[in-house]
Amino acid sequence: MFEKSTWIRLPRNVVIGHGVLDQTLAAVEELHLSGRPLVVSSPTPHAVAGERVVEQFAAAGYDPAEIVIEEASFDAVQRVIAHAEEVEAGFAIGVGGGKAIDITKMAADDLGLGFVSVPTAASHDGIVSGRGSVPEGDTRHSVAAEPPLAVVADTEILAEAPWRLTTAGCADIISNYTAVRDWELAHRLKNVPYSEYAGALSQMTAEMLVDSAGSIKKGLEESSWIVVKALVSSGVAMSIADSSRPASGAEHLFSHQLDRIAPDAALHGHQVGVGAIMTEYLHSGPKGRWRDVRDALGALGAPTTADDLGIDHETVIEALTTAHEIRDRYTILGDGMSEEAAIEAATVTGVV
Ligand SMILES: NC(=O)C1=CN([C@@H]2O[C@H](COP(=O)(O)OP(=O)(O)OC[C@H]3O[C@@H](n4cnc5c(N)ncnc54)[C@H](OP(=O)(O)O)[C@@H]3O)[C@@H](O)[C@H]2O)C=CC1
Ligand SMILES: O=C(CO)COP(=O)(O)O
Ligand SMILES: [Zn+2]
Repeated sequence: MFEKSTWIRLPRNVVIGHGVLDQTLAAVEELHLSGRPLVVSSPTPHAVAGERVVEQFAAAGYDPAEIVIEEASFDAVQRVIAHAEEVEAGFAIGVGGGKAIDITKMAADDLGLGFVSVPTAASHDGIVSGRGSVPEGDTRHSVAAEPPLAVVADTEILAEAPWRLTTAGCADIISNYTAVRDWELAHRLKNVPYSEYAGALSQMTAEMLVDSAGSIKKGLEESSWIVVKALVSSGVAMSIADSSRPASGAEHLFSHQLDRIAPDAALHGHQVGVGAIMTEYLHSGPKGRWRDVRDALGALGAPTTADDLGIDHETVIEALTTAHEIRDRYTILGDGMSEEAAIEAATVTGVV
């Protein structure tokens, strides 16, 4: 008997372009959500877009509530849940970078509320995904969360954000190459479920971004357009897989470990990019394609070395040797790298 089934949750409205922040209300009204909107943001995104979203809904008679969170943590999720209950929110709008969007989608999931994603930076591919990523103690959870019903990505706002946020988004996409390799490996070695569609989409997204590198330049709004479309596509791959596997492998474990050892040293996307150079080396050896990964990152202006990240060499080696402990996700790191092997990988690839 045939017993397979799948349930793919994708956004209904994806609105991307110049000035589309002003269409947030229209994108939401199309969804037939009811009740009071709760606008969740972090400090800078609140100033650059959150206030405008609140004004838009207030002008339409919605009585919007708002909350500003400072960090990505389970405490912050709880604060948003408590506030949403207090103000009797009917749906949640996350305005910001990965931090604010993750917190909103996790709180919305807990409360059973609709979630709308309004990215203010093209810095990460959680814009569309139904996953939340939050550190806790020695580990980092990738948890199921409410996928967005709508995404409103205003390229004018994304283009005005600091350029390094856009190069971080590019690097988060380039890391899909190694993430998919790790996923395939885990499928072959550990029988981890693998989706050909999600794997192919994730890989194709990275290829298309690299092919467009010549058009991704500081000061060009079109760059934000190209990058955010790739971030959406990568998020869709995660939704198809119902896992962050298509976009998160050993290079992400390395970055999550850096977040623990050297908090706030560098952006998520930049860390996973540097991690991908080394994990590609581990997959394909000294003559393999790690140079292609490094060159693609370099062409887009993303960091390729520990010094570029502003992280000392010892910390990089420590993160590499302990990354496998972060969570139960089989990757090329297996049950861990020796210090000598980590130094070799980081040195040959020029990361340290
Ligand atoms: N769920 C998923 O599938 C995924 C989740 N992630 C998660 O997302 C996070 C990384 O996202 P990232 O966006 O790099 O991190 P943040 O949300 O911390 O944003 C990075 C910085 O950019 C600032 N910022 C955001 N928008 C603007 C703007 N328009 N102008 C000026 N500054 C701005 C933020 O300000 P402020 O400090 O005020 O917030 C913050 O200082 C990580 O926690 C990562 O784990 C990443 C990929 C996928
Ligand atoms: O960052 C992500 C995809 O780019 C998601 O990562 P995690 O599932 O490893 O938290
Ligand atoms: Zn990522």
